[in-house]
Order: sequence, then C-alpha cells, then structure tokens
Amino acid sequence: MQMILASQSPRRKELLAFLGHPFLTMPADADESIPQGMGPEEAVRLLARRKANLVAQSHPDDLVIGADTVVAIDGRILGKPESPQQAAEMLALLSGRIHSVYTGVCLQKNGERRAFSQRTRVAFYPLTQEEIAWYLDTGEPFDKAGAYGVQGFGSVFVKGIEGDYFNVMGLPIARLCREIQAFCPGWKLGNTAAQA
Ligand SMILES: Cc1cn([C@H]2C[C@H](O)[C@@H](COP(=O)(O)OP(=O)(O)OP(=O)(O)O)O2)c(=O)[nH]c1=O
Repeated sequence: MQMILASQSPRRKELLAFLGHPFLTMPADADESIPQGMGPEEAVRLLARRKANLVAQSHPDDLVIGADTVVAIDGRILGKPESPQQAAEMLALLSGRIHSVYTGVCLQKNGERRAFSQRTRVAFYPLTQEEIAWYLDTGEPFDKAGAYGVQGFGSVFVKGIEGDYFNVMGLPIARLCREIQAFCPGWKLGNTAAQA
C-alpha cells in the first residue's frame, strides 16, 4: 500500500513529510464550489472527499489523503481570493478580529473512507490600509484561504492562535496521524516495511 497525498499544495507536502513515511503526491483538480447554505465544517469535509475521490479512482488500493482549508467569519466562508480587490476585502474583514480556520481531511482506501474536520481560532491585530497594500504586494495572499499565510509575511498580523497551528497551514498533522492509525490498523509512524 502506498500513501498518496491528493494535493498540489507545497505546504501540505511539507507537513505530511513529518510522519516520516514515504508518500506520493498527485494533484486533484476537484470542483471547489460549496453548496449554498452549507457550514464550513461540512464544506471542508466535502471538498476533501472530492479531492480524495478523484485520486482514489485510479488508486483504489492505496491510502489516499485529500484536504481542504477555509476561513470562516460572520457566517461567511472565505476561500482563495480571486482578485487583489477580493484579497483586500478579506483582509479588512479579518482586521482586529477573531476568525476560525477549518481544515477537512478525507482518507480513502479500498472503497472505504474516513473524514474529519479541525478548527483553529486565529486573532488578527488591526490592519492599516498601508499594511494591507504592502501585503498584497508580497503576492502571498493569492493561493491561500482567507487571503493570508500564517507561516509567511502574514505572520506579522497574527495576535494569537487557539488550536493547531498546522491546521491553519493546511493540514492538522498530529490529528491526521491518529486518524490514519485508526483507519489503517498496523500503520506506524516512520518508514516501516510492514504496512497493512
Ligand atoms: C489560512 C491559511 C491558508 N493557507 C493555505 C492552505 C491551503 O493550501 C490553501 C487553501 O486552499 P485549498 O483549496 O485548501 O488547497 P490548495 O488548492 O492549496 O491545494 P490542494 O487543493 O491541491 O490540496 O490556503 C496557508 O498556507 N496558510 C494560512 O495561514
């Protein structure tokens, strides 16, 4: 059994490597639209499932891992910004307030699946227009949910975090490790030979 990360995100690849276990990565170009009225927890699980499903179709016997991350505030779900204007609006919405970051993960193997979502709360300092303009110029907001990266220049906006930092980056690695152990009996951390 191989482990396959159904993702093209360099951050997810970096985090999954912390399991010390070999894996392949395959992009899953899934539909990322969210049905109207769906809450963030359900939405990230659904999108993670779509990604895992796409790769599992051609790798049914392998352990496929799909994930999705969104930011939620005021009952709104923020994905990746589609324009600089949208990124500036998202950052203005997050300024001086607390929001939630949800990452959903779906594990799939032999036609069975296990999905979960994890929430982390993030507090932002108030941001000036000048800071927002500077941040847009870094180019960092555009491939990230909520238009910021906690692990990059966006770190200077973050007042505090409650929950798993790595969940904000896109993969709750400690929880994922435990979920894989529950889903694949015999699976162990590290590069062990005998995998279920
Ligand atoms: C909030 C936040 C998000 N992000 C990233 C995590 C995700 O990669 C991205 C949200 O987009 P996703 O659609 O979850 O993932 P992706 O398109 O980057 O990768 P793939 O679908 O191939 O797995 O935002 C950060 O890197 N740092 C942060 O602080």
